[in-house]
Amino acid sequence: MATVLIVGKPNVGKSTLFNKLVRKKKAIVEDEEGVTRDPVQDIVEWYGKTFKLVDTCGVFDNPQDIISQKMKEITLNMIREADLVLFVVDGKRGITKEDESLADFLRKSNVDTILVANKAENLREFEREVKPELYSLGFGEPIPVSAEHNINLDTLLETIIKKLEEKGLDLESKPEITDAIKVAIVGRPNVGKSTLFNAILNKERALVSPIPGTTRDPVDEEVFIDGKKYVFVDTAGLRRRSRVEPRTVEKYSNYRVVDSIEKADVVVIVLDATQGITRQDQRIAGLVERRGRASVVVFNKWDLVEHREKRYDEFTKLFREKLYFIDYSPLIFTSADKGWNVDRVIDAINLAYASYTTKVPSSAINSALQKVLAFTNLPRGLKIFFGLQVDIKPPTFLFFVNSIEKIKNPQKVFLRKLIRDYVFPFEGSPIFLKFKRSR
Ligand SMILES: Nc1nc2c(ncn2[C@@H]2O[C@H](COP(=O)(O)OP(=O)(O)OP(=O)(O)O)[C@@H](O)[C@H]2O)c(=O)[nH]1
Ligand SMILES: Nc1nc2c(ncn2[C@@H]2O[C@H](COP(=O)(O)OP(=O)(O)OP(=O)(O)O)[C@@H](O)[C@H]2O)c(=O)[nH]1
Repeated sequence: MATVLIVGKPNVGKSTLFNKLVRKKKAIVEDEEGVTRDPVQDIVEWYGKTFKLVDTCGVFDNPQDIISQKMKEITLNMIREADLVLFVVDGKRGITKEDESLADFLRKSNVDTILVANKAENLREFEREVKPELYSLGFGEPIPVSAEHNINLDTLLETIIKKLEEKGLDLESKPEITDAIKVAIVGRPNVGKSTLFNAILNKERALVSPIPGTTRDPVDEEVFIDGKKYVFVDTAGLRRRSRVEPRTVEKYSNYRVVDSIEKADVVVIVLDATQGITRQDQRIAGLVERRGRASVVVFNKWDLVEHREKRYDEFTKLFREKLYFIDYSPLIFTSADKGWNVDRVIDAINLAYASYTTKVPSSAINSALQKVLAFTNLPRGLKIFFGLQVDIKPPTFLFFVNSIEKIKNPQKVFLRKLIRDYVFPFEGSPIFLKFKRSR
């Protein structure tokens, strides 16, 4: 989807403009259940054309910051992901040094830019007082608007769409509205969680922004990878690693791990390949399974394993034995340190999340049920009539049976396998089962 980025110094009315443009559509998303609206990124629809609008939410607040290398990377990444920039200036007060340095920055990054003069509700005054000096920014004719008073926003939208179409972008496609994928990275001390987290962030296309309000020591962080949004939860501990400081015992407490798991959709369970799978690893994996979260299992420090080329099977077997209760998880061998297979971890997170949110039709479950029951011996007297998926996150199935007491663990194992083998594999996701008595 075409992406338009709003850029401007503080207080020129970026958020107001963002909200007004986004609110122009409504219908397509608003009545969709479970769609959480995002304050910094949303879809704009205008007469059947759609594009994604992204607010920079304070990234450019402090011009001083743009100079710092880290901020430069972030802003450049954001700009690289954008097809068009709306450069917003104050149409009432005119331009300042800050606008000039932003203009400079935008020009150097070679991004297509529309100059928007906001707060121009008094159009005459704007034309006379402010407009002439705006040409010096080097973006040609400014478009005067008033976000607050809804003036000229249609013209702005038409100009945006015209520019995007001139670039050959397809604006007809329906937006995919996806929530951020919430990811937790967990594991015993020293297995390489922080190193893995940093390796993910170091991907060329990763763009990090702290969740507003937690700038100092971000607990959760938003990361865009290939335009997709992830929230890594509880990253403060992972961040702190880079400084050399003794960690407190508290950090490893049960509470902390449970808390991160609870906040996540997908949990990346990191193991130290040089140490196999310990009781503590099993305990953590058990928590993930019981809380019904999707999971990805990572054997890290693969670079330290001797004769590793010949040992994939051995480690896979170990995983299936010791973590059998989450054996649906994708298994990845990484060296976070050397950056091996970090891409695969990201792919696996995507896969697990897709499974976690998949809903299959009842017809598929019941034809599988019929097929398999034809050659299965259920415990005496047990009848399974019908099944349907009643929820996602995790996928939850309800089966109507004649006797709930007769459903024991083997029957649950049987039904889960039936679903995975005959309906949908749900790779990376647990499957929850519910039963109801029926005649
Ligand atoms: N007169 C006038 N005021 C406006 C207009 N649009 C926004 N404002 C006001 O300008 C102020 C700043 O608006 P915001 O939308 O918060 O500006 P921003 O650029 O997002 O600011 P930061 O979040 O600080 O970067 C608010 O008091 C708005 O009410 C407009 O079209 N005309
Ligand atoms: N050789 C090798 N070393 C690694 C790898 N990943 C991490 N390490 C090293 O292992 C040590 C621990 O890594 P961290 O990333 O701090 O581990 P952690 O799980 O975040 O540790 P805690 O914060 O104590 O929970 C560091 O010295 C890393 O450099 C890897 O893939 N290969």
